[in-house]
Amino acid sequence: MLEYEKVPIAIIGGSGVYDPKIFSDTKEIKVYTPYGETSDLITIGTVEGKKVAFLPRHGKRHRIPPHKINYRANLWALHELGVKWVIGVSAVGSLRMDYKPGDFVIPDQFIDMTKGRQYTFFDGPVVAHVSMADPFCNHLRKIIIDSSKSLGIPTHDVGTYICIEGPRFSTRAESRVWREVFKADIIGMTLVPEINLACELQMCYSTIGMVTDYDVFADIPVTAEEVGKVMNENSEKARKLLYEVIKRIPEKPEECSCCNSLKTALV
Ligand SMILES: CSC[C@H]1O[C@H](OP(=O)(O)O)[C@H](O)[C@@H]1O
Ligand SMILES: Nc1ncnc2[nH]cnc12
Repeated sequence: MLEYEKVPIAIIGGSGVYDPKIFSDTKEIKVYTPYGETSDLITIGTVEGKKVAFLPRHGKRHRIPPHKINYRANLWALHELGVKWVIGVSAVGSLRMDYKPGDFVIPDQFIDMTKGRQYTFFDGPVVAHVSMADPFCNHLRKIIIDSSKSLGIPTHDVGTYICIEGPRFSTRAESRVWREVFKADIIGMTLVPEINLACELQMCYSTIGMVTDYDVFADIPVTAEEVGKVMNENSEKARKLLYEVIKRIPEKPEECSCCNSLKTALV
């Protein structure tokens, strides 16, 4: 088995976040996994003296759509590097007027409407049912929320992220169901199964949701072009936030339920 340099923190960059501009002393590495290729090479670098890994979820040139991402390879590779903290960065649509384009949302719940992804590392004969009652790491969420507020970024502390299969956007009727029946706050296509796979590997996972649009409930429905434009305008804010978050992540994480997710999960 190959031995990799240990890295405690990872960033998975989403739409518009394809490179780790805040890192110094970078190198790119390939990590081999039993699940095949990761979305791209992983960049390892240093921020405030801490080793950090960066992986662009859709690849550097955004060539992998949400339903084709090899989530298992991505999470396995980060685990191989010894990653404990995973910060996902995502463009999200808003399903409510007060979560505005340009705002950041740190979700605390999700609803899974995806249809056909590889959801688990436990395909048998070992069977595990991890708890998803509180899917996001509360320690990491708090660090992100505090950091974001300290930088003056308009930040919403809670939100339910509904994950659709994509790659198409929702119909107006679907969007109405997500808002009025499911009471979801934000929408995207990539949180699941990234979050449950992180949990199966007992890693602490949290997401920075960057609101890019009002989905299709506003007069002018969302387009990929609009998402890209807003992400470009906001990527500097995201970088500043990531820098601050990494600065605040403790060297020795407190034990939390994420670290023990398999204790009660195995059949
Ligand atoms: C480019 S628009 C739709 C695309 O953006 C989001 O991706 P990510 O979560 O990786 O930022 C959304 O989930 C879709 O995949
Ligand atoms: N409205 C939307 N629906 C799904 N994914 C998105 N990503 C960004 N905006 C989105």
